[in-house]
Amino acid sequence: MYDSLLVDSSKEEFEEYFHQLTSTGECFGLRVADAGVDDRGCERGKGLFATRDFNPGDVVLIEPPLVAAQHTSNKQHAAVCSMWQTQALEAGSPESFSPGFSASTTPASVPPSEGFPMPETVKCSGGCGELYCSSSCAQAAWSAHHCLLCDGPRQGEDQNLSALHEFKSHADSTNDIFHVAAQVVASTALLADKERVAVEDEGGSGGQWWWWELPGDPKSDAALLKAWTRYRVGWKRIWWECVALPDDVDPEDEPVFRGQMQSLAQRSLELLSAALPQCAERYPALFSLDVYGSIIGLFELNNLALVVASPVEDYFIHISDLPSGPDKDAADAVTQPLLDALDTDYDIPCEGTGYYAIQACVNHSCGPNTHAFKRDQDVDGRAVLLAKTAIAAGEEITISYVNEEEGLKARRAALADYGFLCRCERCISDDLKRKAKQAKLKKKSGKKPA
Ligand SMILES: C[S@@+](CC[C@H](N)C(=O)[O-])C[C@H]1O[C@@H](n2cnc3c(N)ncnc32)[C@H](O)[C@@H]1O
Repeated sequence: MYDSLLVDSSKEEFEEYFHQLTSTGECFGLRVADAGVDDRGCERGKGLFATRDFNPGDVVLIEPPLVAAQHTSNKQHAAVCSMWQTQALEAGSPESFSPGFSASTTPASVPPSEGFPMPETVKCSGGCGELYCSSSCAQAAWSAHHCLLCDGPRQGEDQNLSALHEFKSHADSTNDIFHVAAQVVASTALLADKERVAVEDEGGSGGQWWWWELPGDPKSDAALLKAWTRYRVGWKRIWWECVALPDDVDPEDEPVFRGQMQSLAQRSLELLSAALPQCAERYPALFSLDVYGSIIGLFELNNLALVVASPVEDYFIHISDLPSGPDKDAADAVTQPLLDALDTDYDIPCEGTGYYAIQACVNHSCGPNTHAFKRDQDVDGRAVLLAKTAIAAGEEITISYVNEEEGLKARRAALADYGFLCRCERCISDDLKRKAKQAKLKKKSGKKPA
């Protein structure tokens, strides 16, 4: 069964899946289709295409993530910084804030902050301490995957709490991509349960389905396959096989390097399986090492960095943009010492990573026609693609996976992890220039050009 989870989707399957997504999302004028081959005949997989014209600056795509997580290091840093930032704003005086700040300190209000209420954070109802930007966000995460991954006192019956703690601290100390991989596993298991109940209901059983007595039975397999569609249609390879060998690893040590990655994933999966024993029993294929490796590989090849600006920064920018005059002077007198004390921590954004189904279909170009860019109003975790140039109906939508400012060599090195050689117009032209330069140098030195 686990082989079926590793098979790439057929053209019909991905077209049907993405047709539904692109016709119900916030954007229109998009289609996912086969992107054909490059000038050397190499397959480019699927791609995103415009079905209408876009002007420069238009929003081409706005899409919520299927799964996403804040980086562990940023979570810890941002937690401290946001506490300091909030203390600074509440206390209005740099002397009065410190990690030991007490609520009894009399807060003096900062001017004029009425237009900048701090976003209300909502705590996970399971009591694990996870914070969300709204109750709808908390509820959505709970029903999608967090009801299985919450390690607070109010977790459900499906978890082994100590193994869950161990899984989380292993991910924190090794690679926080395992947190997102766990979201994929948990959400797929929950979706498969729903599919299974729906099938049973259609059969007239009234939902009387005792799945825990039927590990890996054909109905569970069929439900799992259906639930897996959203990840089967994603471009993926097994993590320890697809990652490019880093420059500092001797090619002779490649098998050891890949073996270490595999062992790391295996340990993470063992902990996750122990943490969710009933799911692992019900859907053994979902908990197989190659499937887990392909989930992590999916992230390597498709993930989008997620940055949500600090609302505290907006406040400081607002003060700095006030027109000159007594109001601005009074505000600056309060905020400048706070800014000095916060130093570079004043604008720490929330940073993480997310997987977006449609955005993940966008192929790379070193001269792309869109870029991922959040406008002032985009203050949540959705991906936003804006048109950089005019895009005509029928044209392929592209973004740059790497820093476009770099030269050909650096761009190629950065793209190595994605496993393809870019043959966009710019790369072809840069490559011709490079070859002409090499030939000139060889001619000068008397050698025949290669
Ligand atoms: C984020 S996915 C893009 C969608 C992908 N083509 C698919 O079939 O789902 C990234 C992968 O697409 C392929 N790809 C992206 N841009 C490409 C390009 N310019 N030329 C060839 N392959 C490309 C590479 O295999 C890369 O690892």
